[in-house]
Amino acid sequence: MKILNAKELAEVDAFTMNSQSLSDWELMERASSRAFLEILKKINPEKDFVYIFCGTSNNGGDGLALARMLNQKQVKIRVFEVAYSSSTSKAYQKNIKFLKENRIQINTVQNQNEIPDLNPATCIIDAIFGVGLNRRMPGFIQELVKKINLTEAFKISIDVPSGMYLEQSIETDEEFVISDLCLTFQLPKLPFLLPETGHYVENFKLIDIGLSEEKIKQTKTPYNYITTSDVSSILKKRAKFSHKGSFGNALLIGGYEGMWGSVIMTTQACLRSGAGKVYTHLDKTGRLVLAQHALESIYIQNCPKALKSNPNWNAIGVGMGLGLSNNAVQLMEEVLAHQPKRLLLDADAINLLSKQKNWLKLLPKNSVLTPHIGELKRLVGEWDNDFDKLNKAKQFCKTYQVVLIIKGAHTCICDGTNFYFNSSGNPGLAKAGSGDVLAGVITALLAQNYKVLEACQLGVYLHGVAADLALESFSEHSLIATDVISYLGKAFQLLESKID
Ligand SMILES: NC(=O)C1=CN([C@@H]2O[C@H](COP(=O)(O)OP(=O)(O)OC[C@H]3O[C@@H](n4cnc5c(N)ncnc54)[C@H](OP(=O)(O)O)[C@@H]3O)[C@@H](O)[C@H]2O)[C@H](O)CC1
Ligand SMILES: [K+]
Repeated sequence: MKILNAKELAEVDAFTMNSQSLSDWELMERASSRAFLEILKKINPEKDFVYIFCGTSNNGGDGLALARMLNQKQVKIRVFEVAYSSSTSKAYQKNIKFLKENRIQINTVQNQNEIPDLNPATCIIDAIFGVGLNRRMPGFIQELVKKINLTEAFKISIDVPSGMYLEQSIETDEEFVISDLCLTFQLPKLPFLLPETGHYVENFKLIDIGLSEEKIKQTKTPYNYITTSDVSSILKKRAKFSHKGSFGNALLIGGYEGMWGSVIMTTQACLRSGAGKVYTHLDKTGRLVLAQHALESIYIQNCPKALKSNPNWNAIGVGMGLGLSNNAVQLMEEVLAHQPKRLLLDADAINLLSKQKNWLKLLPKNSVLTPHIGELKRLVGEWDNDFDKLNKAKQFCKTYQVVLIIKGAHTCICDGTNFYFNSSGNPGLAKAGSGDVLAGVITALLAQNYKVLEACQLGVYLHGVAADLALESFSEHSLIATDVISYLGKAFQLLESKID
C-alpha cells in the first residue's frame, strides 16, 4: 500500500472525480458518510454531546457534512467554524448551505476570545486542518488545540490530527490535536508511522473512500506500508518434488558470554521459517542447550573452518548475542572475508560495525542490517527529527549499498531508495529476544533465495503477524519471544491461504 503526500493525494482525488464522474462535494459526501459510520460505533447517540470544529477548507467541509449527519440522527451537536481564512472551498460552501437550510447553528471562532467552554463536550470532532496544512497554524488555533487536548472528551480527528504535517516535523512550540481515534481516508499518512508523531496517533483507522486504484498504482512514492496483500504475493509455494537442498543452508553465528538464548531463538525461528538446513555456531559451553532447544539444527564448533570449507552458505546471520570480545571481532573478520551471498547483521555485529567503520566498505552488496534505534544512532549518527532520521538512513544505505531494517512500532525497511513501513505487530514485541526471532525469520527467507527486499518485507510482516496471533493466548504484557516463534506457523498459514 502506498503512502502519499498532499500533492499526490490531491492528484488522486482529481483523477477519481474525473473517472467516476463525481463532483468534489460528492467525493466529500462519500468520505464523510463512511467516517460517520465509524463515529457512530464510538459514540452514544442518545447521551453524547458532540462538538465539531471545522476549518474553512475541505477538512472543514468533512466536519460540516458530519455535523449534518449527526444532526439527522438526533445527536446533540455544536458546530464551530474555525475561520482561519476568508476564502473557503466550494464543497465547504455547499455544506454550510445545507446546515443553514437545516437550521443548524454555526458558531464562529476567529480569535482566542471566541474559543468556547469545552466542558460540556463528551466527544470532539477535529476537522480543522487535514492533509493541506503547510505552515504553522494561527495562534488562536494553537490555543484552541491546547484546550481540546486538555479536555476529557473523546477526540476524533478527521483524516489527520490538526497541526500535523505530512512531510515535515512539528516544532516543539507547535500544537497538534492528540486524538483518541483518527479516521484517515484510504491510505495511511507518513507521520502516523514515525515515532515522534505516531506516538500521538496510536489509533488510526483507514476509511476506504473508493479512490482510483489505477491512479494510486501509477503514483510514484518512496513511502510504502506493508499489508497482507503486498506480502502474500511474495510468498512462494513449496514444490512437491523439493528436498531440503532446495531451501538453502543457513548459518547463524552468535551466543557468547552467556547469551546462548539469543542465537538459539534465532535458530528456532529460522527452522520455523522454511530454511532447508540450519547450522548454528555458538560458544561451546552452550552446545547442550542448543541441542535441547533446537534438535533439528546442526552445531558448528569451528566457525572459521566451516566458513572456509563451505563457499555455499545460502545465507549467514551474525551478531545475536555475539558480544564484543576479540573473539567476536575475529569471527566478524572471518565472515567479511568469506563475502557471503546473503548476509544479515544483527545486534553485536552492528555494534562492532559502528566501532570499526572501515568494515562498512567490506559488507557484501545488499547485506541486511537490523538495528534498533540505539544501534541505528551508532551507525548513522544523531538525527534532528524523524524525517532527518529517514534521510540519514537512506544516505547510509546508498553509500554502503545495504538494506536497513529499523526496528520499532512500525518497523521500517530502507533500501536506499524506498521505505517500507510494517503494519503488523504490537507492543508485546517490545522485549528482549524479539529481534533475535526476526533475524531468524529473515535469514531463513534469504537462504531460500527470496530477493533481499522481499525477504525483508515478508520477514518483518510475518514476525508481526505471529506476535498479533499470539495475543489469542497471551497478552501484550506476557508475550515473550519464544511465544512469537510458536505462532510463526499460524502466521505462515495465514499467508499460505492467500496464495492462489
Ligand atoms: N481523498 C481524500 O482524501 C479526500 C479528502 N477530503 C478532505 O479534504 C482534506 C484536504 O483538503 P484541503 O482543502 O486540501 O486541505 P485542508 O482542509 O487541510 O485545508 C488546508 C488549506 O488551508 C490553507 N492552509 C494550510 N496551512 C495553513 C495555515 N497554517 N494557516 C492558514 N491556512 C492554511 C491551505 O491553502 P493555502 O493556499 O493557503 O496554502 C489549504 O488549502 C483532507 O484532509 C480530507 O479531510 C475530502 O473530503 C474528499 C476526499
Ligand atoms: K483534522
